[in-house]
Amino acid sequence: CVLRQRQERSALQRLLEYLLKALEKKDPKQLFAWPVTDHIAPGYSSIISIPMDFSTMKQRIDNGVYSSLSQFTDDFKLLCNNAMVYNQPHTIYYKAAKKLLHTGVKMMSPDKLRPLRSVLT
Ligand SMILES: CC(=O)c1cc(-c2ccccn2)c2ncccn12
Repeated sequence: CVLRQRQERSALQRLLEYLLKALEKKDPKQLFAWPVTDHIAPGYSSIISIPMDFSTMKQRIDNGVYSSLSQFTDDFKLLCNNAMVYNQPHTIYYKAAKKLLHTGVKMMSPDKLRPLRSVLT
């Protein structure tokens, strides 16, 4: 079999890998690590039309699906909003998603990313 050559990663892929790791650190209970199943969340697939989780975002980075930072942040916001749609406000999932959303948006703001430009390009 042909060994899968270690593909060169683009500057964007390196930036997104860095951001994803930082976001995953904000989810120590790994509530957002994997796709939510109807088994653990009854009726989830009929309530949430476009599911998203960190493992899917990792796959999209590795497969070169994201061609901009905003596509990555859109998936991150989707991940958080899904949890705030399916779960009631008093639940740990809703509260964790709300906190994660605010932290993530702040972390990926232009003034926070500008200093990274040099080290990641
Ligand atoms: C993200 C989310 O909505 C979620 C993650 C989980 C979850 C995540 C890891 C282990 C167990 N449950 C969950 N369980 C019930 C209802 C909703 N959720």
